[in-house]
Amino acid sequence: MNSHGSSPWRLRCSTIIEISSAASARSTSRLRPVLRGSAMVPPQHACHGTSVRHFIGQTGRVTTRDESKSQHPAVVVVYLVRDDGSGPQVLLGEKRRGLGTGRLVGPGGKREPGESAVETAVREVFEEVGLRIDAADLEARGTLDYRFPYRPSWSQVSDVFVCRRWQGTPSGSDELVPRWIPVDAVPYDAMWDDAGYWLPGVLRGGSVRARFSFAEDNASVAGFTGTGVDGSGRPGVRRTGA
Ligand SMILES: Nc1[nH]c(=O)nc2c1ncn2[C@H]1C[C@H](O)[C@@H](COP(=O)(O)OP(=O)(O)OP(=O)(O)O)O1
Repeated sequence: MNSHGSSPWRLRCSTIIEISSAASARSTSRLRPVLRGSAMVPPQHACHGTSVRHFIGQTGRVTTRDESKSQHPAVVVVYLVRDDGSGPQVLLGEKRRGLGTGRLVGPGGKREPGESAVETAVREVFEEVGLRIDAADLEARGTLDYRFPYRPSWSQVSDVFVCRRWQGTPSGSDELVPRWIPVDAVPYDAMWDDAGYWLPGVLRGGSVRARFSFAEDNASVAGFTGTGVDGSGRPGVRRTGA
């Protein structure tokens, strides 16, 4: 449970989508749900891609995340969103060091011992982009579980926040070089591969609770399970706007 009182890790949808190869995952345009078991809740709007295999896990089961038992580091990510009259923009930046160096990411990072997700978000936003945010302005938008079976030390569990109010002007740091990017022009191919699956929905006002499993290349999504995943930011998928 985070400090906003949002519900903990809860897999309402137990659809598991496996992608047959990294190459096909990037190049395909439509996913076809295949039902195994008694019921499924497909990813909203259907995901896109042809060379994928879908199968259903434990349908209908509600799972609660017990943070004390997770062996993966807890991190947060914050998407600062503004609209200066020309349409919504999100603050993203190239990561300068650590996991994902060179990728376009939102400000965020690891929770320190005893720190809540919200406290980490406030601290990391200031450290990485120099903005002061109020904890009350953080909108909790769910949880992501990144699994790297071929590089377990990269696996993390991340709380996701959106924030629309802050004080200050974004500035670069030794961790991130931030810039405002129109929400409908986010270059998802410069981000972690999972972002194209769920970030468009979050930037449209939605939430995500999903687990992504990465392929042997430690870069491509091999499969996922959860809710709030529409795939509309994946390369080759038509954008429908913010
Ligand atoms: N697969 C993935 N998809 C994604 O969208 N963001 C990911 C990701 N894996 C990691 N991240 C993000 C989450 C978090 O904001 C950040 C964590 O990177 P690090 O562990 O290197 O933390 P930092 O570089 O911030 O280090 P600290 O300053 O020690 O917290 O990277």
